[in-house]
Amino acid sequence: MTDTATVSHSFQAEVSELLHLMVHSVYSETDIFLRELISNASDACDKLRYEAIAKPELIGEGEAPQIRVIPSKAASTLTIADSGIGMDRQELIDHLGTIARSGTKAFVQRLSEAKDGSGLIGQFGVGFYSAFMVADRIVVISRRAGGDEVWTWTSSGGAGFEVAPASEEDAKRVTRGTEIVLHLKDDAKKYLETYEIERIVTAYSDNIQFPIMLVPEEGEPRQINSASALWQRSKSELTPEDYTKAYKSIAHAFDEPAMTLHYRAEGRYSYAVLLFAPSTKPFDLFEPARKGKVKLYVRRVFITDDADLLPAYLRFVRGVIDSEDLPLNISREMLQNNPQLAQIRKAVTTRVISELEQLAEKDAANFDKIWDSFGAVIKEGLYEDFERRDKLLALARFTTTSGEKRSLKQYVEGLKENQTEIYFLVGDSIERLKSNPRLEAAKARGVEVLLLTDPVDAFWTSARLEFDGKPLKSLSQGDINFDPIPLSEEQKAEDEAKPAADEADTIALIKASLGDHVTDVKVSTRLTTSASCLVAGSHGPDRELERILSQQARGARSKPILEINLRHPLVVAIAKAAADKAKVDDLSFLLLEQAQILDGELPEDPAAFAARLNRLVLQGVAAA
Ligand SMILES: Nc1ncnc2c1ncn2[C@@H]1O[C@H](COP(=O)(O)OP(=O)(O)OP(=O)(O)O)[C@@H](O)[C@H]1O
Repeated sequence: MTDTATVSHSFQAEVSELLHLMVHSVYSETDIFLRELISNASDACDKLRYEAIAKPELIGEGEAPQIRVIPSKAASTLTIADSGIGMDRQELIDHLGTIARSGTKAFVQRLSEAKDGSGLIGQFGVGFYSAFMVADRIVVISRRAGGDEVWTWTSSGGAGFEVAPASEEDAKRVTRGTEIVLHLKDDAKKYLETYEIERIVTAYSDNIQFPIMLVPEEGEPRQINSASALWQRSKSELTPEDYTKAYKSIAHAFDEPAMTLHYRAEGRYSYAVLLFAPSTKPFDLFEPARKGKVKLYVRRVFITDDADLLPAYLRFVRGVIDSEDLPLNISREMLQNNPQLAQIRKAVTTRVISELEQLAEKDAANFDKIWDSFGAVIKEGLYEDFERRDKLLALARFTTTSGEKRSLKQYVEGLKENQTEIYFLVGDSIERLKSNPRLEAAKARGVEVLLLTDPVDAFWTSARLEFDGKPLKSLSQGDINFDPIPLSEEQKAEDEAKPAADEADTIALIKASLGDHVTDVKVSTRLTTSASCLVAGSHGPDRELERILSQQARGARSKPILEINLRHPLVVAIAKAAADKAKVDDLSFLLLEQAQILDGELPEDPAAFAARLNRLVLQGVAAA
């Protein structure tokens, strides 16, 4: 039985907040609402076509899926109607009352802080709700394909919406799909002009595969998009503008693509590929699901955008892969284990990476845009994609002590005499890394060091990696020996001018004081100005990785090795105070504790540290 009452519903809190922002801020690009509604209509047609493969009666004798845009100056309404899949009552409530995507809260927050949110809206795809930028009342009438009931959803923004059975007249007219009726605000009446509608459709929605019919108040309906699958056309007939338009329409994007890859694979399997790398970062890049969005089509019928057509570390790539050979009725579940799809995935991944390599060589400006936005994601491939690790390492760009956007190829070209390893340091920020004492020996020799600050860096660097036969080595690990690399002349002179403490005696003193607070005490070849630093054993994990893991409570930390600088006055003072056990203890612990602080950690016993510091400072003041 059909429920005849009108029922009021509240929007999810984020939706209300979003609508409030839409209504009260002035976005410069209100045009996007039409693109969003047309793209939803197109998705609905795609879904119908897909469901109709198994149930042809869903389309039956009815009209082929299409989209109509109907302006009415008399009623001040603009209607976007589609003969797609439609929504039943529950779907209207669920889909047009919430935003299902994670990260919505953070997005709304950013939107409220942004001056012009339209770029953000595009990144997140608020979709349907963008219609409230131009309409103060929206009525949605929908019939789910194959369904008997027709429902109406109405809202004036604000806190909620109402759902009621459609009037008899509406139910008769809407035989399948959805009509979205926008009651336009006074300042949005321009969208009733047919030339405005055509302008927007040509700019943003020309690539929609279904016919978009403009139904003017007078005269015959006419199709206003080309409705061709652009990826099926040959490269030679397409201009860069065609590609940019296709990108914007396929990826719902506002930026320009930084890379476009269009080709057709023929052979065992045939398929067309049209992929883009965006030039800006989308909002949900670091969502835990790490889902890609490349769309799978089979002979021009959309199947799914959930087929993981590329590895997760390429999830920023957008576009379409259209297969000629897969069965149309392939279920989404079957896609998981389909060997043909696995082949396609492998071949396309290889192709995307070689395209990135070429871009890096030929068009550094665009490559840099991709690396700036997605480098941290691509680096996930360094530990996930063993097979392509070398290629990805070669693609990677780093901030180093010598400059920015440095490749390992450039690094290797600048190796110092006797340098056989590639050095890096992992940490939170470039500034902190630059003042890290572990850099001192490298600096003193002019050796370049990669400064790695992306969270993912601690992970990929934990594998044993090589580039061009040179192992990558963390400066926070134990077995670094800089001795064979000559010091710069100034550093040599400076070092020789300083007195050094006796090695064996000093180490014995400090070891006796620190006991099992450290696994060992060693003389450092990496320090020139600081007194001490902590390093991991040569086979232990990088200290930064250990820190991250212990924060996540995934294992206790191992005791570090303390490295000391024999030429530092504090170390010299320990040697001199050999007879005064209390003083040697204080100074030795201070060496350990200041190294911990330089690593961004707390001393093991902060109260003891403060007491020790006060004692030493007071002694110093008294002696002065
Ligand atoms: N014309 C329509 N026909 C059928 N379902 C629709 C239609 N418009 C919207 N929907 C449903 O409402 C949901 C929410 O739409 P909305 O535009 O807010 O987000 P979306 O389309 O899922 O996301 P995005 O805009 O980022 O692609 C859609 O996922 C779809 O299920």
